[in-house]
Amino acid sequence: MRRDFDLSLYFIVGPSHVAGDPVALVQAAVQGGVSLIQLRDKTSGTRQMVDSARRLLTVLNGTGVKLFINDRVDVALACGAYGVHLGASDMTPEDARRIAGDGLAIGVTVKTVDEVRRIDPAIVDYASIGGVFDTKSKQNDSAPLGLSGLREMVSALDALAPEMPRCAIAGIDLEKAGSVAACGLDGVCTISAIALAPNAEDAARAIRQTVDANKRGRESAFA
Ligand SMILES: Cc1ncc(COP(=O)(O)OP(=O)(O)O)c(N)n1
Ligand SMILES: Cc1nc(C(=O)O)sc1CCOP(=O)(O)O
Ligand SMILES: [Mg+2]
Repeated sequence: MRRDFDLSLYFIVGPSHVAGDPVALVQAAVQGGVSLIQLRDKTSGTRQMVDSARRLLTVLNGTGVKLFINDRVDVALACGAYGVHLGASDMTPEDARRIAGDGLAIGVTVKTVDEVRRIDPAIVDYASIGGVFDTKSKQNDSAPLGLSGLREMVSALDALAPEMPRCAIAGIDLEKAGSVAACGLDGVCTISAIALAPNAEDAARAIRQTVDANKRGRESAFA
């Protein structure tokens, strides 16, 4: 298992979300408290994607913030990313593990309780529960889970693998981040709440503070 990563504030970047070079944005976001980065690129060629990932790794060097690559096991391995993120239409986690061995952490999207129950905790390193709310960053075909649906998914995950790191995604902004994290998560994932903010560093700092005050494992801090 490769689980030396921090889901507290997971920020996704890519050409569909950020106009131009994401390096300055990523630096500001990390300065503000982003703990994990994902490169999500549905449009570039493979070589361009590997180059972009390598640039992000250079920026992240020495920060402790790890890089995941969306969809592409080959790109993640080629650039030396920490992990890969896989959804229902991507390579299965089992196939990704066969290819990558222990060389990649594997994160998955889960949208239903059945999908949660099908996770193999010996293969998967984190679960991302989505889509919690409406999002403008991607077309989501399923209805939003809302907080009650999110809680059901977290309960299913707790029954399967209580130690499994978990975050949630879709429409999570500063206003919602605290109540989302308080559903029993290790963190939240966002695009627009940071990428479209007037000041990415300030936005990341504010979201990180509210996540840290509400996320799983914080209960004992107030006991
Ligand atoms: C952290 C995180 N959670 C969910 C997703 C969505 O992945 P997927 O369902 O494969 O959809 P695409 O992002 O590939 O369109 C994600 N990328 N990251
Ligand atoms: C990449 C992605 N996956 C989702 C899912 O529900 O699976 S929602 C999403 C985009 C999230 O962007 P924002 O924070 O701007 O809503
Ligand atoms: Mg995918």
